[in-house]
Amino acid sequence: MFLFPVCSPFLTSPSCLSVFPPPEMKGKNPWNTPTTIIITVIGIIAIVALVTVAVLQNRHLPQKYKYGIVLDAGSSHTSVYIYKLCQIYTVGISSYASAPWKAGESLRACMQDVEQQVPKKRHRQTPLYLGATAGMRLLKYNSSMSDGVLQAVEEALQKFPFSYQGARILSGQEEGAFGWVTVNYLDDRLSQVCGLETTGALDLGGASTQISFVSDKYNGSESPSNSVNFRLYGNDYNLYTHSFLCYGKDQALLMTQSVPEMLNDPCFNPGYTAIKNYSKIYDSPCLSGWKPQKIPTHFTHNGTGNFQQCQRIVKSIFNFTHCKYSQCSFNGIFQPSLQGQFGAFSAYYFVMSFLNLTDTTMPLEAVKAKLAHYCSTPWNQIKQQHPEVNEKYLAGYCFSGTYILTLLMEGYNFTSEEYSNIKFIKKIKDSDAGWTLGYMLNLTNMIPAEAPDSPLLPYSGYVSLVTIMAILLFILFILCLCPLWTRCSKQPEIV
Ligand SMILES: Nc1ccn([C@@H]2O[C@H](COP(=O)(O)OP(=O)(O)OP(=O)(O)O)[C@@H](O)[C@H]2O)c(=O)n1
Ligand SMILES: [Ca+2]
Repeated sequence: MFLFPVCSPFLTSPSCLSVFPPPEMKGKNPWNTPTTIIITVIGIIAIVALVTVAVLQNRHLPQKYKYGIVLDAGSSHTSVYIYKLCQIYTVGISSYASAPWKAGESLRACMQDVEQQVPKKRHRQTPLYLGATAGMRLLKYNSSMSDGVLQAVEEALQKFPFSYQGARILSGQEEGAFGWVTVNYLDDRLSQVCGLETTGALDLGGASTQISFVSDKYNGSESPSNSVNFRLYGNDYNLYTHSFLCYGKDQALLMTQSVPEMLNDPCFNPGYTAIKNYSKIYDSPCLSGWKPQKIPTHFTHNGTGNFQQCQRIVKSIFNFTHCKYSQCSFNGIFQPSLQGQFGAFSAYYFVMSFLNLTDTTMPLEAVKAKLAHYCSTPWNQIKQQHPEVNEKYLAGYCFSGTYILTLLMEGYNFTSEEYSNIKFIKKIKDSDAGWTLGYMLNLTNMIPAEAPDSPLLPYSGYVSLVTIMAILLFILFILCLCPLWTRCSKQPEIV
């Protein structure tokens, strides 16, 4: 007689169970003996465990973050981010200095759209922030009107049903550092794995531009104002960051147009002509003190489309010689040697993607040749080729492309080899690259300073363990039933 002892904690005592029915059960239906009931229970547990595992593995992880709303009040526009971009296509809030209430009004339509997008039951616990950048820094620098604009914006935003957390002007250092946090958070480089190289962040706006990266050779001592220390997930990061106010592309353009002979402009396509107001140029705080004594109110701005001449004019707004540190980028600002990969976003991306120059594996000479060809293309032909593009942007792409190459190669000293370390990006994993996500993560403490206590097993470990147990149980269930099944299927022997 062949006994198939099965010893298992699941089975009732004695701990071993013969799978053949005892003699007193002979001839009776084996399916309602205690043995089969226990084994059936085991089978049910196994099946439930398997189903549980299947559900666990497929369920969406709980939203590890809530909705959050950050308004990026830039110099040229305001964007509202709720993990989707709701762009307000008007001008930056700093443009409403003379009529601050319009600044609040300019946000209303988009915020109403946001109100529809965030589930109503989540409104109260959804934090709402407004961060203003270089446009408001310039306004604050130039006048006290920035307070009136922020107040008007505050009143407008407080009318919405979200958890309003305040409107403020970010420092250039914050804007650069939070852009770096966003890029590395989205790229999973801020994880517990120490020693993972981080990605530098290059942000080009309308009124300022930021560069932020970790350099092993930089400990912050040479220029403390360029040093930001983060402790994230138990790792310490000593970040180099600098924000160049007035070196966003719009302000840089104004600075080149202040150059005296700037009536015939090699940075604009041949045939381009426009009547412009000198006050728009000299009202900018970036050109305060540059205004010549006697100038007409208007000038005719003609394009001549010459890349090499444009490069010369663009270089004239940088100071590459003055440097009191061991090494500088430009205008006497310390910059350690570049290190690692860089993500270049905002206007870097807008411009280079329009010009079809986002492929940085292209040799730099080829990039320059393509740009020179674009700059020399007649304006009428450009407009015919791009009827869908706002002429305000379209007219500026020759300048902007030339400015970006000058800023990267001559300003930040990227060599032609290091140029391929730059990636022009708009999004990372479906989230826009920019300072807003990093800002909100910081304010909502979403990135812990210390690594979260690592569970005995990672989530997947628990799933695997339960899966294995479920499968073993199921096999046990089948094995235990087999002999019974065999016996049941055979006619009982009459002995
Ligand atoms: N589709 C677009 C959108 C914007 N731009 C240009 O890109 C710059 C805007 O970049 P952005 O980062 O949005 O600037 P702001 O945040 O408004 O400026 P800042 O960060 O300096 O405050 C502006 O010159 C704008 O003309 C562009 O060329 N194409
Ligand atoms: Ca910006």
